[in-house]
Amino acid sequence: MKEQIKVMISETEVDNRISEMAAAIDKAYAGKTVHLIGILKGSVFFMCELAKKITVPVTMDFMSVSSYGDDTKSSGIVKLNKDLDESIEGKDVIVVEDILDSGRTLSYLIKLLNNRKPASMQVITLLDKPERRVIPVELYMTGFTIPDRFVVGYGLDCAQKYRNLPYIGVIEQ
Ligand SMILES: O=P(O)(O)OC[C@H]1O[C@H](OP(=O)(O)OP(=O)(O)O)[C@H](O)[C@@H]1O
Ligand code: HPA
Ligand SMILES: [Mg+2]
Repeated sequence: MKEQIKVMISETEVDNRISEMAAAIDKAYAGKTVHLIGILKGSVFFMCELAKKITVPVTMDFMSVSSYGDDTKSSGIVKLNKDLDESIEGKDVIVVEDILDSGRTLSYLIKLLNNRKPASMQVITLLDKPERRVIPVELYMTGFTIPDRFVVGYGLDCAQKYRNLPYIGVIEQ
């Protein structure tokens, strides 16, 4: 049967919320340069939209980690596929993620990046799914708190599909 996607959060809602998040960052980081670290691949659309809406100076770098593969459940093992290109020592870092789910990915990243002596480090996610948390992670800000459903779109995939949907949706069989 063909999969249908039901909209959970519309494109307009996502866009408006990212504008609010960017405005909050502008206020909190006035006079500073924000070093955004996008976690590939899921964060790609959120990272771009957020960066375009921030008005304080921005620098950007990317890291790629994965633990879900083609599954809808975490393998439990976070694999580092690509490290940052630049040092983060002394920088005001914001880690930009699409979703905080079990917390495995972000707790792994926070430990790794904190050892590299940034001046400050905060974590923001577009989505937070607190019901599935295994490891606690402290967020600076999140876009939306969502129920325990496997979501796709706006960068999030199911077996690499649906990342390009301009909204957050759930798959219905
Ligand atoms: O809190 P967690 O349970 O760790 O889940 C969140 C992580 O899982 C997804 O990445 P995935 O491993 O699917 O890689 P991808 O971004 O390339 O899709 C998502 O993009 C987050 O990075
Ligand atoms: O709900 C989800 N959807 C897609 N990827 C994910 N990675 C963790 N949770 C999710
Ligand atoms: Mg994925």
